[in-house]
Amino acid sequence: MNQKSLLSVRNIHKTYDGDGFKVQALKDVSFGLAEGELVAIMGTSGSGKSTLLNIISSLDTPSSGTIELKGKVMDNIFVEPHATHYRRENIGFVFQSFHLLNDLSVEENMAIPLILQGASEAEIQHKVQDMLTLLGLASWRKKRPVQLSGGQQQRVAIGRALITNPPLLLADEPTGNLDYNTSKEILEALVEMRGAFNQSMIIVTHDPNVAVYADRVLFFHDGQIVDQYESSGERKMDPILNIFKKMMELSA
Ligand SMILES: Nc1ncnc2c1ncn2[C@@H]1O[C@H](COP(=O)(O)OP(=O)(O)OP(=O)(O)O)[C@@H](O)[C@H]1O
Repeated sequence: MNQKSLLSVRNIHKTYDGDGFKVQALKDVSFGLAEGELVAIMGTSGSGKSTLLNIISSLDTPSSGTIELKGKVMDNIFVEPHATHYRRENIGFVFQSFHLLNDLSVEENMAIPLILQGASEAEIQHKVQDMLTLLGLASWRKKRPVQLSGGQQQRVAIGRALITNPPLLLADEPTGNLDYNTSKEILEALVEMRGAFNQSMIIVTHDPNVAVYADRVLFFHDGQIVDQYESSGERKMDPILNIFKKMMELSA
C-alpha cells in the first residue's frame, strides 16, 4: 500500500458549551490516515465519533487542534465559503440512511456532485457510466432509488460519494440499515473502490464484522482514542472475537 500521508488529525479538542451544560466531546484526539488506508472507528455511544467526522468534514468547529490534508494545515475550512469548497473538493460522504433523492433516477443521483462542480455534459455522462459499471448498477440507471434494494441504494450512494474522486471518503454506519449479507456486499464494494482509486476511507461502525475489513481500528471512549488494532505492523488485527471483547470492555 502507498503509505503517503493524506490526513493528520492533531490534538483535537471539542467542548460543547451551552446554557448550563459543558460536554467535552473530544479530548486531545490525534491520528493519521495514509493514502489508500481504510480506518474504522468504533466506540461506545457518545464517545465522540460523529463529532470527529463532523470536524474532519468542517461541519463542526474544533475548540482547538488542527486538521492537515496532504501536509497542509486546513486553517480556514471552518468558515464559509471555504468550508463548502473544502467539502466539495475533498470529501465524499456515505450515510446509514443513504440520503438519495427519490425524485431523481440512479444516474441523476450519481451526477449531482459533478453538476455542482460545473462538469461538462460529456464528462458527466462518461464518469457516471464508468461508476455505474464499476458498481454493477448499469441496468438500474433509469430506476428511482425506491425501486432498489437497500444494498443497491447504498451502492448508488457510494458511487455518488466517489464520482468526483475526493481524496477522503467518510462513512457513518454505512451498513447500519442492512442485513449481514448485504453489509458484506457493501464492504466488499468499498474495498473494491479502494483498489480502483487508492481511496482513503474512515468508517464509523458499531459492527465488528465491518471493522475487520479495516487496516486499522481506532477505539473511542469518553472523547479519546483508548486503543487501536492494526492489520499490519507490530500489533496484528485480532480476530473478530477480540474486537467484540474490546467493545464489551469499553461498554462495561
Ligand atoms: N451539538 C451538540 N451540543 C451539545 N452536545 C453535543 C452536541 N453534539 C454532540 N454532543 C455530545 O458530545 C458527546 C459526543 O457525541 P457524538 O455524537 O460525537 O458521539 P458518538 O460516539 O457519535 O455517539 P453514537 O455512537 O451514539 O452516535 C455526547 O456526550 C453528546 O451528547
